[in-house]
Amino acid sequence: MVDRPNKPSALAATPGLQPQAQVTISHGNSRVSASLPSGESIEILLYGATVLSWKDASGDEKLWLSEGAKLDGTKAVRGGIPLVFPVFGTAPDHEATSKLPQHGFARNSRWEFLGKSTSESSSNSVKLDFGLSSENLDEAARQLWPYKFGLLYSVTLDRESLKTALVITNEGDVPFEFQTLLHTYFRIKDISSVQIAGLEDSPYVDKVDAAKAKTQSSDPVAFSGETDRVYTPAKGPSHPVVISEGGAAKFSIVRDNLDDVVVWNPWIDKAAGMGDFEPKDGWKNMVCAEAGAVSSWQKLEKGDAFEGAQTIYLK
Ligand SMILES: O=P(O)(O)OC[C@H]1O[C@@H](O)[C@H](O)[C@@H](O)[C@@H]1O
Repeated sequence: MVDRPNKPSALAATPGLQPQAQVTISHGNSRVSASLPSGESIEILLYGATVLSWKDASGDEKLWLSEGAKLDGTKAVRGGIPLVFPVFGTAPDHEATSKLPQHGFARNSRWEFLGKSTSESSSNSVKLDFGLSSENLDEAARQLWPYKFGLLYSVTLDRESLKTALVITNEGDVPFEFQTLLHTYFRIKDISSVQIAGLEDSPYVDKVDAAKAKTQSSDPVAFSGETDRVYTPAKGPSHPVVISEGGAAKFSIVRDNLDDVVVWNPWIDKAAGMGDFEPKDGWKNMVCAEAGAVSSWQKLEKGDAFEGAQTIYLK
């Protein structure tokens, strides 16, 4: 082969043309992934619009995903970021949602991929949009919760952060009430050296102690057993909730219009009882810090919309 001394330089180096984020649809149209030119990446399963993976430029995974998670649409995903809507847990006393399964139907429904957008000024960011509306639900789910709604879920990957934002619209003629939550499973090395700051002096409901109302001390949250608490942080959504390990901050979560933070680790026995939780000692390597609006009900009048978001910064 003849070597050309003046061969054209690669397109990526052409002035004015920055390399762009790559978006790929795979697994028989069931997953969408995106990667930045610098190497960061995310992967989303259309079932539940569940973020399965978030990696930094070196390929280091930030989310915990159970090795036993069902990714075939037969069960909500155990790990990543499942989306809770329109009920947190179950609500036997809230008539409109009392028949719904635990954490509602959004995490068990197939969403549509609506497309990507990139910021013109930067190749360092990509936003993927997903949609779910009453029309997408199967008949059984529509019977259980007969309201007309639209959900728009946007997942934005930057070099140093991941933002997940949900817009909920009432597209029907009658008001409805809902709860919602971004159920993020963070990957950590050892739960015994993890602390969560930003919840100091805040009221919480302790779900492992008869749902008693308690107040966090002025110390960060540390873990020595099953933990399942619904905090309403005293300093409000814009004050960061920081997950640190061995004294070093790893993740900082800033919320927008989501007043609550659920902190969950199942520990030994609960993990053993979950068929899709693998490996069984995986509870050591995960902690859920879940931004949401769950301690009360949000009411949406006809035509109104609610927007809530979290941005997770790598530290
Ligand atoms: O097993 P699921 O339905 O995914 O729920 C997991 C956990 O989700 C948390 O948000 C709840 O506070 C816990 O009570 C619950 O156990």
